[in-house]
Parts: sequence; structure tokens; C-alpha cells
Amino acid sequence: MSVMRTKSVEQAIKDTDEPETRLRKDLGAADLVVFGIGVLIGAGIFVLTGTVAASNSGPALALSFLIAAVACALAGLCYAEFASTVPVAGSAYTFSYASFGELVAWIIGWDLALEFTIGASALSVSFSGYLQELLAGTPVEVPAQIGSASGGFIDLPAVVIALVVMVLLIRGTKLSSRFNQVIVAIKLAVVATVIVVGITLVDPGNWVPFIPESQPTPDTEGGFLQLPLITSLLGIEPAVFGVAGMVAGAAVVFFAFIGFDVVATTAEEAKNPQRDVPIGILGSLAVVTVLYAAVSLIVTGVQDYRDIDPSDAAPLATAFNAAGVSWMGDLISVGACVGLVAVAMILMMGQSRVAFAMARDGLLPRGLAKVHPTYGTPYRITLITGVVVAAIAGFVDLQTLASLVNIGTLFAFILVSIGVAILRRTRPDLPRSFRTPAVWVVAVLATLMCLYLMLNLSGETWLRFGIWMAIGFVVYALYGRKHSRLAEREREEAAAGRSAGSAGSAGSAGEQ
Ligand SMILES: NC(=[NH2+])NCCC[C@H](N)C(=O)O
Repeated sequence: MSVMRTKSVEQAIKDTDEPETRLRKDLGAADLVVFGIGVLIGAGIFVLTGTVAASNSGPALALSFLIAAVACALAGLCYAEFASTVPVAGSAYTFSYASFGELVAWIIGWDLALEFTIGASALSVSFSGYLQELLAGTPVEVPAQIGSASGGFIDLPAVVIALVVMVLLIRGTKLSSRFNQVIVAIKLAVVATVIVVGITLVDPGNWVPFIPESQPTPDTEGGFLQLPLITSLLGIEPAVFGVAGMVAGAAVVFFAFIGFDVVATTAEEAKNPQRDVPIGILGSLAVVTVLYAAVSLIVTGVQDYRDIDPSDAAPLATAFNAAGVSWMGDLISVGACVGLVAVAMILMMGQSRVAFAMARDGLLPRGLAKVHPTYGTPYRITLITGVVVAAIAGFVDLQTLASLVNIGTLFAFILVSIGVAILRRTRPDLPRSFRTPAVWVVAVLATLMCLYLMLNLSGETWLRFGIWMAIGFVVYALYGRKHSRLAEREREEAAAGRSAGSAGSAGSAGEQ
């Protein structure tokens, strides 16, 4: 069946070598770790910490982060293996093309588009929140009507920043990567200061009880009825706090760990992808896990979680302002603004790379994959992505965006984890410079944990995700299925086979 046609790993690597669509290879291991940290530290730690501490976890926020970190580490091991096996642009997309076939590849590519595009919108919105906190009370204060989608009618700062990032990206990867290194340094310095200064302000009494007692509504007493997916389907109030709240919190702060997979999207631009990509993924994940746990303890230690406003767009700054250390509030806001822009930038870049790979394969119009003659970047895709990100950022709030990104990413993690295990069976011979230890155990655990976190997201989130995927199926049926390069090759070979009088070779292009 044609939708099952797979593109061999060898073919995927060979396809990267066409002059018109070849990317420059100039990133090293350190670039990738920095790149990873740059995309990981963002809205998750700067904004969602406050929301989740206030509405789901309380001081157990630190545990919510650890739960999410475990799921990510398991999936991260699988990502590291596939990135070292299939070092080409496009991340999970390219990988599934080689292991599951074209239809699944399309599904995952479409899913990644959701993760990156909506993710970039989420980061633009978060940037806007901290910018407004910084400008509040000054003559250039942003008026509420144009300050947020929920409180006004458009989030204008979010729209503007998305467009600025787009222009920077079109100007070139290396420039953006340098720019990113400086920003990562600023961001790490801010996080370190939050931890160091924060320790002196902690009142350990705020951590007691560490897991606040569950406040279930009468309907949700116990068991599966506490899962947000179920409660929202049944139209009842979800339980808050307690262990169930902590896990529901994990499904939201999961957002903070998304991004190491973006490192895999740049594999084609790495000098030595086999070694550098696993280092980049696992290294950046380890660093941020420690930082997140520390910052969570600070946020809930400096303030009583009951005093945190769940809709605060700049909770870290607020915590220090409330403790009377307003210079810290300003410092955090400046660092957050800069850091959040960097994440938006990398996400947009990730999106352009995935779409680039898909266009090169003919699943999207091939003209989109054209690289700019002087800048060497996929400028057409970047332009389209930037405009879409800006439009969404202007009108949708952060919670909605973050949950949607999480469900899409968890889904991609599941496909990748299963894919890694399957590829070990179908292609045991492939060179793998990084092998996931105990792959069957790790892949199965990663799948189960991600699935469980997905169940902790609401019915509305599932519905939005379902709609997005349904649109994807229509696009594939109407365009990609006919125009894909593999489809073309199949047709050519079938024709060649007929004229040579041998029907035997038809379709072999797709075989592994
Ligand atoms: N690949 C993504 N969609 N990443 C979005 C999340 C980025 C980052 N972890 C943050 O906390 O802001």
C-alpha cells in the first residue's frame, strides 16, 4: 500500500546532499548543549511555575517537575538513539519516514508543526507578559486593550516579537546561533541569581505541607475520576492539589522540558551528529532538571502558594517584588524577556527545518524548500511560519497554547519511542553511535508515562489536537500522497520496469 512506503535511512541521508537544498554544517557539541538549554529554559519556568503552584501542586511543584523530567529523560534516550542513527534535518519526522512509512511520517511532521508553531506563539505571549511587567508604571506602559488576548483584544507585543524573530532567522543560522549563546548566558545568570538570592528569602514554613491535601469535589473522590481528561468529558470539576493535582501539574510543566528534541532537528547542521546530538540532548536535559527543581522550591518557599495569582503572567518577578526585593523583580523581567525570545527563535527555526524536510520530500510543495542564495536559510518556509506564529500569538492565551503543545509533543515522544524499538528489530544492522540502554524497557516506560501525562490533559485539549490532526489527514490525502518524491520514484520505476519488460522492480524504491 502506497501510504506505507518507507524511505530507507540511506536514502534519507543521500537526499540531504542536493546542492539546491543543502544546509551548512557548522554546529559543534557545545553549540548543541547551549542550543538545548536555550530552548528548554523558557515559559515553563518563567510563567507556568506560578500557575501550576497556585492551581495544581502547591510546594509539590518540584515533584511535578521531577515526574515530567523522568518522562522526558526516557523519551530523550530514544531521541538520542534515533538522532545518531538518522542524522538529517527534520527530527522525528525523518526518523519515522524511515521506520514507519510515509503516512506516519506525515502525521508526525504535522504534529511537530503544531508543537513548534504553537510553541513559538506561546513563547511570544510569555515574552509579552514579562515585557509588560517591566514597563508597568513607566510612561511606555502597554495599554491593556493591546496587552493580551484574554484581557484586551490583541496581544500586540507578542505579534511584534514574533515578526522580529522571523527576520533574524531569515538572515542566517550562524548569526542566530551566536545571538543565542549570549542570550543563554544571560538566562542562566538570571536563573542562578533567582536561586542564590531566593535561598535567603525562603521561609521553610511555606513548604509545609509539601503536598497540600487534595481538595476533591464530591464527584471526583478517588481513582480515575480524578484524571482531567475524564472530569472535563463528564463536565465535573477536577480535583486540585493532592497527588492527583501534582500529576496534573506534571502534565502542564512538561512544557518546560520540551525542546531537547529540537536539538535533533539540527542534526543535519552538526559537524559530528553521531556524537554531538546525544550529548546535546541529554546534557541540556540534565542541566535544566536541576535548575527547575531549585527554582520551584524557591518560588513556593519565598511565597505561600495560596498567595500566588494563577493568572500572573510574570510570577517569578512577582515573588521577589512581594518579598520587597524589587531590583530582583526587574532583573528577572529583563532576563526573562531576552530568554523567552531566544526560545521563540529556536522553535521557529525548528519548524522551518521540519517543513523544509517535508517539502524536500514532496509532502509539501517543493518550492518551499528553496534555500536563500546568500543567507543559506530556508527563507520561504521561515516567512510563512513567522506570519502564522504572529497571528496565533496575538489572539490565544498561554494556557491553551501550552496544553496544546504538550499533547502534540507527548504524542510525538510516544511515536519516537516505539519507532526506536521497532527499528532495532527491522534494521539491527544500522550503525548506531548511541544506543538506548535496555531499549525495550525504556521505550515501553517512556510510552506509558507519556500516555499517562496525556490523560492528564483536558478534553478541550484533546479535541483541538484531534481537529488539527484531522486537517493533516485531508492535506495528505489531497497533496502529499500524490506529490511525494517516493511516489514519483515509484511511478518512474514502474514505468522503467514496464519498458524493460520486467514488472519485478516496481515499488522497490520504497523498500528498505
Ligand atoms: N518544542 C517546543 N514546543 N517547546 C516549547 C517549550 C519551550 C520551553 N521548554 C519553555 O519552557 O518555554
